[in-house]
Parts: sequence; C-alpha cells; structure tokens
Amino acid sequence: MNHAYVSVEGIARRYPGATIFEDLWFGVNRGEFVCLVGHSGCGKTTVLNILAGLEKPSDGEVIVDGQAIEGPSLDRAVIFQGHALMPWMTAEQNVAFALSCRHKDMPRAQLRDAAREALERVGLTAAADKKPSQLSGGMKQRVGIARAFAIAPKMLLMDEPFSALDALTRGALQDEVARLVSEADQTAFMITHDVDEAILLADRILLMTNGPDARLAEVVVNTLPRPRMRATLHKLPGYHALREHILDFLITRSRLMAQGLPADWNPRHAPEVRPGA
Ligand SMILES: Nc1ncnc2c1ncn2[C@@H]1O[C@H](COP(=O)(O)OP(=O)(O)OP(=O)(O)O)[C@@H](O)[C@H]1O
Repeated sequence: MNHAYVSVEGIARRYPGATIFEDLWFGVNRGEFVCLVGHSGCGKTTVLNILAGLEKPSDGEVIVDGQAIEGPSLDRAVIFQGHALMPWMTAEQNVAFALSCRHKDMPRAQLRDAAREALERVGLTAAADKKPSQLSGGMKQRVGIARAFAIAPKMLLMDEPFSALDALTRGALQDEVARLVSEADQTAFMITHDVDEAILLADRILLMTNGPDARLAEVVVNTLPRPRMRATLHKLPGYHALREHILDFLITRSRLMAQGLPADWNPRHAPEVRPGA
C-alpha cells in the first residue's frame, strides 16, 4: 500500500443519521486500472469525487504521489456520465480549452494541432468543427475522452462513462478506452455497473457491500490476459469463473456481507481473490 500511486486511507462519508460508507482502504498503482463495483447508493460516486478532490471525506484521507489531496487537480481528469462539454465551443475548442488550462503558455496553433490530434485518436476528425448539439451522445462522450487523454493526466477518473450510450456505441468506446489506456499506460479508476466492462478494462475490481454503512468487501484480481477485446472477452480462459464470481457477489453476497462481515475480515486488507486463475 505504501508504494501505491494513490493510497486511500480509511475514508468514510457520514451524514447526520446516515453512514454511507466507512473505513475504506485501497491503493491504485501506477499504470493500473481499478474498477469499483457495487449497488446503487453504496457511495461509489462519492468515493470518485473524493479521489477527484471535489468532495472531502468525513474521515480518513487520500494520498496521491505522497501528498494528501487538497482539491481538484489537472493531474486527475474526470470523465463524467454526462459529457460536461461547453455547449458554445466546437469539439476542437473544448479539447483545446482543457489543453490551455494544462499548458498555460502553449501557442494557439499548437493547442489547435494537439486538439486535432486528440480528436483524431478517437476517430472524430470530421467532427472537430461541430458543436456538442450537433453531435450524437457517443460522439460527445468521445470528445470527453479525447479531452481527458489530451491533457495526459496522471490519473483518469471515470464515473460510469458509457452507461447512457446504446450497446453498440458502448462496446466500441470500451474497446477504444482499453486501447488508449494501454497505449498511455494510464493509471485509471472507474465506476461501473457493467460486469463485462469491468472485466474488459480492470486489473483489479473492488467490490463494495450494499449501503448504508458500505464496506470494501473484496478485491478481485483480473488475471485474464491482455489485450482484451469486448467481442472475444468470453473466449478467454477464466472469463466465466470471473464473471460468475462478480455476479454472485452482486446478486447475493453484497447483501449478506452488508449484514455481517467475516470475523477475519480486515478493512485495511480486504481479501484478494483470483477467480478463474
Ligand atoms: N445530504 C445527504 N444526506 C444523507 N444522505 C445523502 C446525502 N447526500 C447523498 N446521500 C446519500 O449518499 C449515498 C451515496 O451516493 P453516491 O451517489 O455516492 O452512491 P453511488 O453508489 O454512486 O450510487 P449510484 O450507483 O446510484 O450512482 C446515496 O444513498 C445518497 O442518498
């Protein structure tokens, strides 16, 4: 845990009369992709907002690269479920604007070239001059992805980025993010409800018990070989055991474990399992 790029140390979120989650400990290593999975209301978005520096925990802290998080930083880019694009700017201007925040002295022409290149990497060259209202949901999310990768954040945070998209678009974007992440050796943290998405992208999958008073029940190590593609994921050895394990957790164990954790369960070292390995 001490060597992790991100170290989440005993964070909790409490409201008067309600504890959402308590005593969460986990790390994210450099270049690692970690997914957080759990039922609605267990506090996943809150955890991501705390990692982004947009919210403070009621207890505990998050250390990034040796320093406690004090607030938002361009080192940690967020891709939201909605696209969060500036509606009055073109796709290119949206990306260039983020780049200009990151690189304050970068000349205009260079910003434009870098934005174009980022859009090209997600197949949006033809849409560079269009405004968000002229783009489909999938294209808007692609602009969001291009923008996040363009600023080369030390960590990428994603809150169910594909959940509002149709299945085909979602699959295409998942493969694209898998490719971009591996090309950039990008450290990433993502919330998802989609078990296959977690299996496709994650090195480790964190399973949270149901809220209130949710806990980190278990850490699932994804040993499926890379590169992984959505279309052929189910053919990889170990896939079915891994999928069964996560589904069984979501259907049964997340509720049972919310009623009582095993006596030897340690919040600082949630059990690590390798289904299908
Ligand atoms: N001011 C508040 N007082 C009490 N409870 C609150 C308050 N604000 C948020 N909550 C609760 O905090 C919980 C955690 O919300 P959060 O959005 O982090 O969960 P989530 O796991 O991401 O859910 P989803 O998967 O539905 O997005 C929710 O159950 C919400 O009702």
